[in-house]
Amino acid sequence: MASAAFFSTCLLANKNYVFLAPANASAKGYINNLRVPNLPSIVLRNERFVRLRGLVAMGDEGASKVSEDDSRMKIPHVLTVAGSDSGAGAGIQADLKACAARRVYCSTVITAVTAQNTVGVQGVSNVPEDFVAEQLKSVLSDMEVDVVKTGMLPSISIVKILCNTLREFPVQALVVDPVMVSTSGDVLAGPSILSTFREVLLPMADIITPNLKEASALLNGMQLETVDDMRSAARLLHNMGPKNVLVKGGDLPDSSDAVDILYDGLNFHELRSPRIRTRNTHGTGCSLASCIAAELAKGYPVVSAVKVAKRYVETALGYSKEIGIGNGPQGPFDHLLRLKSHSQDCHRQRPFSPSDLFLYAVTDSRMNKRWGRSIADAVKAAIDGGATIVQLREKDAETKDFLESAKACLRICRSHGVPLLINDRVDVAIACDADGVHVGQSDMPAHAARTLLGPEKIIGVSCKTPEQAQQAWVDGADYIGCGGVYPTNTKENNTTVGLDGLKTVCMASKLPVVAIGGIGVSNAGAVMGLGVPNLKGVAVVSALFDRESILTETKKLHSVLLGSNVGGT
Ligand SMILES: Nc1ncnc2c1ncn2[C@@H]1O[C@H](COP(=O)(O)OP(=O)(O)O)[C@@H](O)[C@H]1O
Ligand SMILES: Cc1ncc(COP(=O)(O)O)c(N)n1
Ligand SMILES: [Mg+2]
Repeated sequence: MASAAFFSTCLLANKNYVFLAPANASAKGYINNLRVPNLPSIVLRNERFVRLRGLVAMGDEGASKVSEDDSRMKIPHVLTVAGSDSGAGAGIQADLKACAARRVYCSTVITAVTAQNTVGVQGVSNVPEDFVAEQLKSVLSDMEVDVVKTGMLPSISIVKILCNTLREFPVQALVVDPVMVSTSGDVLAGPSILSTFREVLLPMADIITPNLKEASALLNGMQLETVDDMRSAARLLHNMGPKNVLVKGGDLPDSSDAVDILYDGLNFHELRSPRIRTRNTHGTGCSLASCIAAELAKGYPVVSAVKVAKRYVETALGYSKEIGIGNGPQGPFDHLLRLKSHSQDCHRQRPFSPSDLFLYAVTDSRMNKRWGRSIADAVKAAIDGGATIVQLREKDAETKDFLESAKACLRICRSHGVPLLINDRVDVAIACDADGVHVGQSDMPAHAARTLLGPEKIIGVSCKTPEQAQQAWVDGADYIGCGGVYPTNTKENNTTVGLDGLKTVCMASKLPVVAIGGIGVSNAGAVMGLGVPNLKGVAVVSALFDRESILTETKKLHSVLLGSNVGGT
């Protein structure tokens, strides 16, 4: 068993970590046998040492943890060693975006800066070798890199520096994308690099990902025109030392599928996906390799990593089919699947203002059914009558129907500049790109909804107490709904807070408040008459939607509210 003295000596090196060297079986066994509650992950690195995080004091009494290190969470980390693409479709920029999309941290060592766009590469400036070495050391000596991914390596010395540095700072896996020529035909690493690739870099790689041209160049110009040729190439490249070879067939002629061949020295995997018809394929290779690295960093085996990466590229290409960036033949794609909604919508979501809560219309599917109206017709009438915000509260609709209705309502709301919120169903709100959600105390917590929806969406929370109002604020909500103010049939078993309860919550709330529950034309004046500054309006269900004419009732309520000095101003 390891002694207390042994650990103490190790602690001198770094007070946040314990280094045990060498990591032989007994050291591993010792760690596994330690009974430390909530022991953070133990990272095994090569065979050289075991890094054990969170443990500090070792003694005869046992082990205790360092408090400052307790909260640290290991994040999967890819280091990309590649060239910068000013057009940001390939290279370092693609790697950063692909890793972000795959939820992995990505650090960068830049080997060259290219002046590049969708037409081609207009210029290349290599980063001085010493400075590539300096970047490598900066990252690897400090950060816990799991996987290194290489792209453009423009000189023999840079390849050698990289390989030597990796011997000094070993990582879990090395992914090599042997970039040589851009899709536009411009040279990024000349043929003189080939022998260094073959002799020094490839033998260290866990996986290499050449495209057809690169595979051919590494194999002295071998012709690659069929899937069988790709298999032969994969086998020959495997003989050069990498543990796995992925020959990519994005440029395979006359193929209706995008076919890649993965070979691990024993088995071939033929990976096929539909070929997406698009000009936006600039950077597919870089993104594929980065995604493979990201999945390996998470701990997945090579075959799963490659399958996920291929599916990722396929999805991103499909999503980005028609986006138009640049005027050249090869455009970039949208790695994060987020660019389209903004540019396509003629009526964008506008920022939330507390005054939107003035006349808040909440739909109810049963009432609409009773009066034989569609949700969209009901919403249109409420907006025409003066509703300033709409919430769809469809408790018993089928999801598919609900989504279709929500899309129809969103079109109406957007064209009138009225925000549309979805009650409870964050998934439906995301699917139709609604303006936000309203959640109750037993629905998804506001902080979780915020994470899913992003910073610009509106989140409202139902609150009955000052404590709940405080929590809503902490959770990142935009407003609270307080009630029921009066008894109502819309919500069963709902306790009433009354005007006093409403006032108490309003006084305590840091967020604007809308009052809800049994409010209509007859009592809206009394509610707003409370005169508390952050009470901004009333939310109404039956008084609008359980009536013959939604338009007439909304107009009436609107004029009552106008006469009641809303917001205490
Ligand atoms: N039009 C496309 N549709 C679907 N997948 C594609 C398409 N073009 C390339 N791919 C895929 O993108 C990845 C990168 O391949 P490729 O374009 O051949 O590499 P590179 O960008 O290095 O030339 C591969 O998995 C390939 O199958
Ligand atoms: C800096 C840099 N690195 C790599 C590529 C290859 O990408 P692609 O083959 O998709 O053009 C590139 N064009 N630029
Ligand atoms: Mg490509």
